[in-house]
Amino acid sequence: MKAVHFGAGNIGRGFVGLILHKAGYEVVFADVNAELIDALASTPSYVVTEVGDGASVWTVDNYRALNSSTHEADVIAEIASADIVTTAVGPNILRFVAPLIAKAIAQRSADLEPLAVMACENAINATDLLKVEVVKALPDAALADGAIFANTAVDRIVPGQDRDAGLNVTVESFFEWAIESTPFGAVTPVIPDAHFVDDLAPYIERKLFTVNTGHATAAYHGFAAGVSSMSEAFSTPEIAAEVRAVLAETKALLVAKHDFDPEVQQAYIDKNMVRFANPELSDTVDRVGRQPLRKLGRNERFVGPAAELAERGLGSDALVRTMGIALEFDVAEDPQSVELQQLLSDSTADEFVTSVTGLDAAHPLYPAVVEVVRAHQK
Ligand SMILES: NC(=O)c1ccc[n+]([C@@H]2O[C@H](COP(=O)([O-])OP(=O)(O)OC[C@H]3O[C@@H](n4cnc5c(N)ncnc54)[C@H](O)[C@@H]3O)[C@@H](O)[C@H]2O)c1
Ligand SMILES: O=P(O)(O)OC[C@@H](O)[C@@H](O)[C@H](O)[C@H](O)CO
Repeated sequence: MKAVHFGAGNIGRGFVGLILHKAGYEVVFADVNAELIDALASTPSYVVTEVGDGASVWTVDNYRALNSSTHEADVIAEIASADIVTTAVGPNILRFVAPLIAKAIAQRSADLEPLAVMACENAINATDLLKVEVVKALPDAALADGAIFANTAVDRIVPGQDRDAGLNVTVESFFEWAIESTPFGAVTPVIPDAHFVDDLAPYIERKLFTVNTGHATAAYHGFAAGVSSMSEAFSTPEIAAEVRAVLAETKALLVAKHDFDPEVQQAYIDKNMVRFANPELSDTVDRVGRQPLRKLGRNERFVGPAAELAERGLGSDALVRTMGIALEFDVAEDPQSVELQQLLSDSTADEFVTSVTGLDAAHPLYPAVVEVVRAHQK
């Protein structure tokens, strides 16, 4: 069995690559980072060290690595004969990998089983976004039948790694990979560590609007308070209180929308508060807050749940307050943070809200977000 995985970064090596390796796949990593790909290509194995309850140490081998920028044709040929293609490149990058997947689907022998395509990104229905781009790049849309596109929800905190760690990755011991089963029919891909579910929406929304909403809340409040590590942010009582406040709001939505048992959702929140504060994971507010314009997007971790709460007449004060605090995120190395600061000073509050959050002026959440943006403009 062979899997081609785009994005040999933190989650690529420390989660998707590891799980596919454990499932018995030969993994071909494809990435545009030449230094990373050269290191992988010249190294027979790397080590994933888990920290936390039930931690293990895993050695990943039986992989190859290709530079998808300089060796595009090789990557396409690998995908054409693979069983699975996965991505962990970031939602905004999917459109750049899609043409390679499209060319591979067009080249694929009709004798082969359809290619399983799964985007492993923190976004609602990321595989659907990828599919749109793949179909756009196909010479004939009917060729899309040569692939099965399935959305997934991936959960494991993999912080940035020490430079001297090389290819080795330290990760939390917890992980969850939920994959929608419906597109596959009766025969799902062999991935024992993943679980296949009929309806992914409750899983991805619970994950994104609890884990990622809570995480980003701590990052933005932490940044504003001058804190740099995530464990310090979570051990600061005022910041932990802000996280609990946003998660109480997203809980109200998840319970109302997906009929979750409130006690079960509260237990999920409490478990995540412990995960977040894990002092063995050296994670930073800069990583967790990265790409703030993406995180303030319409279907993302703040505006997504806050908009639905407003539509239901439910409160979202803590989410809106955190959107305001997110506007203070100013990290010179993060291009989106630089753009955010520029937009804030160049735009009116209405222009900013319309372009960044995608909220319509008639939406019930719109006035509160405009007000918080205005309050944060210098
Ligand atoms: N790190 C986590 O804790 C975590 C957990 C769950 C999901 N995710 C999601 O996984 C994705 C990747 O996150 P990460 O933390 O691993 O980031 P990362 O920056 O460590 O890795 C991303 C990799 O993608 C590569 N890349 C960029 N453009 C590419 C292209 N055109 N073709 C091929 N490769 C390309 C980069 O060189 C990099 O190696 C994001 O969507 C993130 O939200 C991350
Ligand atoms: O990857 P992002 O930028 O969408 O979000 C940053 C973190 O919240 C995220 O990477 C988490 O560590 C991860 O989603 C945990 O499963």
